Amino acid sequence: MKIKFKRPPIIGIMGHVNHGKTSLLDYIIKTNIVSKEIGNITQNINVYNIETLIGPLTFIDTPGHEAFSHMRILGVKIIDIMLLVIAADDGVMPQTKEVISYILNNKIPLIVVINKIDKLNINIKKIINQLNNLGIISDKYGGESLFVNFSSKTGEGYEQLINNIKLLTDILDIKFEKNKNSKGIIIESILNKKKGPLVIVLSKCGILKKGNFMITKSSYGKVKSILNENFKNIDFLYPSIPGIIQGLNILPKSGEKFFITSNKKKIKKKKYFISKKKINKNNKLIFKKNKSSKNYEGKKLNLILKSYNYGNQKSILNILTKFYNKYGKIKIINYSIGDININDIILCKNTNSIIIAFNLYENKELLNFKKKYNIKIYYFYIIYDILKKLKKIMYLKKKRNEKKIKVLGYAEIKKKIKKECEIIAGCYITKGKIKKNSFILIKRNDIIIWKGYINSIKHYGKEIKEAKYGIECGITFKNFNSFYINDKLEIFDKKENIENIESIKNNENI
Ligand SMILES: Nc1nc2c(ncn2[C@@H]2O[C@H](COP(=O)(O)OP(=O)(O)OP(=O)(O)O)[C@@H](O)[C@H]2O)c(=O)[nH]1
Repeated sequence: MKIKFKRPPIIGIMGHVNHGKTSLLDYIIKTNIVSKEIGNITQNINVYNIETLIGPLTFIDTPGHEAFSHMRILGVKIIDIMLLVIAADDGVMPQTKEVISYILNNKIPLIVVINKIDKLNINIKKIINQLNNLGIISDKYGGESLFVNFSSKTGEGYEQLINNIKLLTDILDIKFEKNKNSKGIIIESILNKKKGPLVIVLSKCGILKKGNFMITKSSYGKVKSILNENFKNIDFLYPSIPGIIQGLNILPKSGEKFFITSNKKKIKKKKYFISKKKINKNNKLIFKKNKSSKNYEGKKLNLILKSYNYGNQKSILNILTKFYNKYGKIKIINYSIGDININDIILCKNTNSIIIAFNLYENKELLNFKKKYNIKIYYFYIIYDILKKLKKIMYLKKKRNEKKIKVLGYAEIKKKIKKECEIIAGCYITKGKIKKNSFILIKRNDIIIWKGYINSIKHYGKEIKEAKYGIECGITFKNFNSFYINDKLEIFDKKENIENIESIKNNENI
């Protein structure tokens, strides 16, 4: 006889943006004397296992913005019960409808939580009618869905909500068999510098054990270690409890299913197919040699995205691919998971890109390279801050292009000559020309080290008004002589350009 054991129900909280999903979860957390600390990792991926009066419950909180639909779809794959949160003062909205389609298509047991009932001017009946029209009918009217009126501000309706969760858990008989192999989904995947691919998993059946052989759609490996939600090493992971697994060969995508097998044939077959496939993009360091992109000077902004985990990456890509404004478009040159590395810097340099790093710490080891190549790296922790920054960068870039600053010529310092009380730069004009009233930028390793006017141009000791391409001449600068051999000169023509040149410098330091 198969012996079954209880496991906590996995409860998804979904709904339209700002309808109060997180507030509802916060209320449940603060109301329950949580017998154990809530792990950091679960907070990061928004999976919480909470001890409540009716026993342990596992919640998955998903963002409500349209860009996060992949996270909602991922949640749908694993949840036992759905809490559909609808704000009483807003009613059924686009993402409410999206969630309803998942519920109906997947026949997910549902509790509708009409939230914010403490607010004035609300019309609950209207929401019930809207839901009726979409096929969500209350059990009171012969349907299958439970309804709760709730306020995370006052706590009204909380008891009924908990009772409804208990009712559904009992009806659904949420259990698992100990002796079956573990099976579930990858909730999140992270590339760790030292440990390699790490995945956060959640299962509904079997017990996952250290040493098990795990297979996902795109990866495989022996489970080397299991960490619980408080980052403590454990030997077994029970169903409905999130855990972190180390041991997969490459980084799978979040949402991929995993299963455990000891069948040698299956393992061999999987290894064969994966080795035939192209290696996962997220693990591959792309190094495009000398491929320079002209788009930067045009209307497109070249961008390299580095994210902490797959979920972050997918959300940002979703938003960026739709991002367009009057200042131009974004071209995503490459995207990958994990810290910024030297290949990212080289790719950035070769493609004239900027790097957007999300939920990552600054890699101090790369500071020298960053400086050397004059790379722009922007760190973010809130997705919408990325858009704000990109808008600003693109606006300034457009302004810079509009100003059409004309470069008169280029020169290179070949010698440093000391003569009486003067220090003269022995220069070779590599392109265009230099004039007596020219404005100069001196660059070292692509970084502007000085800007200003020249004092004099001399050719064989004689002062001249201008020097053209191919000429060697001696130049002195106004109040500056700390130049080095190999420093480069960018030469500009008119006085009125100074303001524009200043704006180039400022933009370079956005
Ligand atoms: N008056 C009132 N305000 C509420 C209630 N629940 C949430 N709010 C407010 O509604 C706003 C949105 O709440 P969140 O819990 O962040 O909403 P969310 O659905 O998690 O939002 P996303 O994660 O961005 O989709 C916040 O300002 C909350 O304080 C409620 O029951 N009553």
